[in-house]
This record gives sequence, C-alpha cells and structure tokens, in this order.
Amino acid sequence: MPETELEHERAHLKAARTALTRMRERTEALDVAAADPIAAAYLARTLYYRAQALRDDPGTALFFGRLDTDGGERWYVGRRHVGDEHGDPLVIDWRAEVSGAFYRATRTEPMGVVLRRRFGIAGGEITAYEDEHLTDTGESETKSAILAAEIERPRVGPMRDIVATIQPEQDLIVRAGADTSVCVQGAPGTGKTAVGLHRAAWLLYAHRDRLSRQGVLVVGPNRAFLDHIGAVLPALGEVRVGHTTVSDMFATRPVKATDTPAVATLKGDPRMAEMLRRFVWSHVVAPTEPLVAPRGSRKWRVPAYEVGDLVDELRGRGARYHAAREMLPHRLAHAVLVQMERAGDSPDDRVQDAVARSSAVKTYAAALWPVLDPAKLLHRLLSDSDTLAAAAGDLLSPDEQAALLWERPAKTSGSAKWSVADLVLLDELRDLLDRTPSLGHVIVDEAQDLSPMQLRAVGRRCTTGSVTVLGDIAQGTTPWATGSWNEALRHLGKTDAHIEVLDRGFRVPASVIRYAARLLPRIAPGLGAPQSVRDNPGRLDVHAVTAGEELDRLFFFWGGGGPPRPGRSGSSCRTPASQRRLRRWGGPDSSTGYWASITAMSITRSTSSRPRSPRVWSSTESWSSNRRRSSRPSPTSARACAACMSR
Ligand SMILES: Nc1ncnc2c1ncn2[C@@H]1O[C@H](COP(=O)(O)OP(=O)(O)OP(=O)(O)O)[C@@H](O)[C@H]1O
Repeated sequence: MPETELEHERAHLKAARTALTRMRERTEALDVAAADPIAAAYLARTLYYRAQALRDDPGTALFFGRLDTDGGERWYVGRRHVGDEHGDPLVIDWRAEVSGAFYRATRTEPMGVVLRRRFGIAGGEITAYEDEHLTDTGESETKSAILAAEIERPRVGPMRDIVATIQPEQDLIVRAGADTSVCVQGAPGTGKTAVGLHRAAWLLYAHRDRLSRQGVLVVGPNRAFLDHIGAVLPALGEVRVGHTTVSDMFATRPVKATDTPAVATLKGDPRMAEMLRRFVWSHVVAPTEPLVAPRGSRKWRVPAYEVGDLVDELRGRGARYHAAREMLPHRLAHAVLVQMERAGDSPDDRVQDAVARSSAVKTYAAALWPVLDPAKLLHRLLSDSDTLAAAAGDLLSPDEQAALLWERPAKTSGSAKWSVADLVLLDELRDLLDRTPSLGHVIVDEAQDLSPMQLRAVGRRCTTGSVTVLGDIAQGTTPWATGSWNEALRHLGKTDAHIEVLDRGFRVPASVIRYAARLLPRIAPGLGAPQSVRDNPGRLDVHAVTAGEELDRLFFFWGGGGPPRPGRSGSSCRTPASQRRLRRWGGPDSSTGYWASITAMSITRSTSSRPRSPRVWSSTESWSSNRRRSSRPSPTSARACAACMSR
C-alpha cells in the first residue's frame, strides 16, 4: 500500500506502465484477417503503426501532470492515452480536450480545475511534484521550479518534445482548428518549430481520419534540420507525418546547375508565375479552319468562329490546361450534335461520345490544343530569346530576359542542366498543366527564406487544406527572403491566415537576447524585442573587430563551419572542426553561439543593399562554398551597424 502521496503517484505510474504493456501485447497478438490482400496490407500497416505508438520509453514517465476538477474528476496528463482493462483512462493524451486546461488554466480563469500538479521526472521515475490550487485565493503565485528546470535544461542533441511545458500562448497555436491557417512569427528560440510539430501531432489526434487520409507534411530548410527535429513526432506516437526539405519537394530531376544570386532571385520572382501562365496558354491556337466531322454518309461542319467561342469558353473556366483540353472533343461533338438535330436527326449521347472519339475530332482538337510537357516548355523558354520575349512581354525587362537565357542551351530538355530555381519553375508549369494534389495540412518552417515561387509551390500542396507557417522576418538569409508575412501569405494563397507572435525565448539567455535585439530596429523595424524566459543570464563576450572582419572572426569561432544552427547552413555543422567546437560550446543548439551567429549574420545582412544578403547558397551547398563567393559588406555601413550595437 502506498503511504505517501509520492508513493501513491509512483504506484499510478507503475499501473499505467503495466496497462500500456498489455495494450501493446494485445495489438501485437491481433491476427490480420481481411477479405483481400489490399485490405490485409492496410490492416497490417495500421496495426504496425498502432503497436509503434504504444511502445513505452522507460526514459520518460507516461504522464507529467495531473488535474483535479471541481466535478471530482482526476486526470493524469501524458504523452498518450492509456486505459485499464475496463477501458477507464489511467492517463489521458495531452491532446485530449480536457488536457487543454493543464496548459491554459489560470487563477483568474481556472477552467474547472481545482488542482494542477506537475511531476518532476528523472530516468522515467517520478522524483517530485508541485501543486497549484487554482481556486485557493490564499495561495500565492509562485514560479514552478519543475517548469523552470525543464526550461533551463541544456539544449543538446536532437530536438525533444515539449508536451510537459507547452506555454499558454503556444498551446493556443497548437490547438487552432484544422481549417485554420496560422503564421507564427518569432525570434530565435521562441519555440516556433516545437509549436509547429506539436500542432501536427494535435491535428492528427483531433482529426485523425481526415488528416491521415489527406496527409500532413512538414517542410524544413534542409536535411540537417529534418534530422534535428525527426524524433519529435515519433516520440509523440505520430509516425505517419511526412518530412521533406523544400528542394526535395521539387526534386523530380537532379540539380546540375547553379544560378547566380541575381538569376536565382529573378527565377523566384512572382512575375515568373504570370509569364509561365501566359506561355502555357499561348499554345492554345485560335481556329482558322472549320471542323469537318464525317458521320455515316454525311460530313458535318462546325464553323471556325463557333469553335473559337467554345475554346474561349473553356479557357475562361479556370480549369488546368490539360483538364480543359480533355473537354474540347466533347464540346466539338456537342456542336456536331446540334447540327444533326437542326437537320432533323435525333442523335443520343452514344452518338456524341462516338463523334468525340472520332479521329477527325481528335486530330482537329489536338491541333488547336496540344499536349504539353513541362520540361520541354521550360527548355524552350530558357533557350530561345524570341520565345522568351513573347512570353515575358512587358513583365520582364530586356536585361532580365537576357539574364534568364542559358548561355549554352542543351539540345533537348532531357540533357538540360537544371538549377534548384528551375525545378521550382518546372513545378509551377506542372501545376499549370495538371492540378497538384492537395494535402490536409502543411507545416513550413524557416518560411521567411522562401522565394515567392517556392511559397506558391508550398501553397499549392495545401489548396484545400490549411497551413502552419513558421519563421522570423528578422532571420531571412536568402536574397529573396520575405520582408512581410502578408506578402508571403499572399504567395502561399492563404491570406486568411492568422499571424501570431511568439516573443518568449527558450533557447537564448537574456543578456544575449538584449544585446542582439538592438539590431532589430535596423533589420526588421516592425518587430518587438523578444524576452528570455531563462533565469540563467548566460555569458556574453563582446569582441571588437574591424570593419569587414566580422565574418572571418565568426568562421574562426566556429572552426570554418559557419553558424551552428542545424539546418540553417547546409552541411556547416558537420565539418570535424566545427563539430569539435560545437561540442565544446554545448552542441548545435548552444544558445550563445547561435545568437552570436545570428548577430553576425544580421550585421552582414543589414549592411547590404538588396539582394538582402551578400551570401547565397542552395541547400546543397555548404556555408564555406558560399563564403568564397560572398561579397564583403561595405565598411561604412558595417561601421554604422557596429555603432548601433555599441549604443
Ligand atoms: N514551452 C517550452 N518548454 C520547454 N522548452 C521549449 C518550449 N518551447 C520551446 N522550447 C525549446 O526551445 C528551443 C528552441 O525551440 P525552437 O527550435 O522550436 O525555436 P524556434 O523559434 O523555431 O527557433 P529558430 O528561430 O532558431 O528556428 C528548443 O530546444 C525547444 O525544445
């Protein structure tokens, strides 16, 4: 019999573990019996995922909190639901509706909670607990030591879930409705990525049927970033969320060419979308000859002007190029049918189908509305100045058109060397021809770094679903980085998205945040300064550098590997020298180093005119290769910025 409260809670944890083991064993013992092999495979897969989700991690406790309600109920809140043999819950999922109060109940709004208990956990065991009696007016508000310890925990290694310590403002974003698109703006370390991943987990819990059918996708800047975050969703029992990088999303062909920053920026410009649209639709030609359709002993003629009206009507329907093309033979056949009726015949639907399938109609329609191939289209556009000029018209200046043209065009689209930006154009073309299927929800991180054309590509993958956009306008590192979320949301096609701001930093100590935030008025004037929630003020060393020297100092600091943030600079964190330094400074998530990097990056960016950053790299390039190509910030503006930092 447990004697103390702590022993009682430990006994509950033990019972929950036993129940979870039973649930898993029961799932694993289930036989796959289905009527056909497809259903059997589906069932086997479902059972496999269920068994995976029921795995116990002895290193973490099954619950981290408890709620006692004014209705006399008691709920243990944990990573997943655990039920006893009667089906009564021993632990409720953190995503259940009732768990919302664990994160959001306050003394002013207790949400029916009389007691909130937080558990201190070490090595999967309960070591302590802390109570808040939310309706006890005599109890004073104290800062939770358990919460503080979790927040102060050194952030090394891959990202972990934050279910035990989600903050009220984060919880509101996590639980925003499935049809709600949200854009989260936040300084480094304010938990944007963590919130996005927990939102994915919540959506799959609250709308499992719909979203597991339609799909949920996390889009990150590169593979290092995906490695960093890859364990979070499986730890929450969600193993079915797709993860991809922006470039892998379009990687239908190998990247064999690199654009200059100016050309890459131009290819990412939203005017390209209009140019491609015009180019695609320019292939539909106005009829000059009538349609002549033989049927039996007669020939039926549909005049060219009438066919012209049909074509115009199809063009104006807003359908994709190939879908509208599919309709043309049927429209032509219908026009033939009308002629037959006028002549006294009474043809039925089968006659119309036969006319639509006849070679005369098919050949005539194909000449007016040819089948197109995206790669061939782009190859022609980038190889031939007349074709480009006709499509670009008043959209692009002659200099811009000249910049787009390949110096040595490949003979065929098959042998063309495509750049990262070209693949985005191909994706746009593919969508103009055939609609891209939409997922249920897309989470896109570091979204400030995406070009308008990349944003459009992400947006068309969630046209009928919703999106969570995560980023920081002040952290843009590409020349095409967005300067405004409203603009980015327009390119995504999600102007109805709510913009939410997270301004409490979990990673970066206060002294570093305060110092670096002095740059904000210069690099992102509209943004407020974040506040650190960490008690540890951190250590901040300020090193004087001469103008133009700051990048070298930074590279020296990081062993030539570039800033340490996983995912922000391709392979930079993986060079042996930078790894050694990262270890010494506390790993890739080390706050001081990261913020120092952010600061130096900001100095560089704020001293360059548009394109905003003198550095540009694709996700396949390393920081150092970019560094070789980078231009130096002008000494005058670097001085101006140094002055702003020393104020
Ligand atoms: N509520 C929380 N409780 C505990 N830790 C948290 C919380 N929110 C965020 N963190 C931690 O803070 C760190 C930074 O979080 P995250 O990477 O999500 O921030 P970010 O805003 O995406 O940063 P960046 O702008 O650099 O990408 C992570 O280690 C994360 O686990």
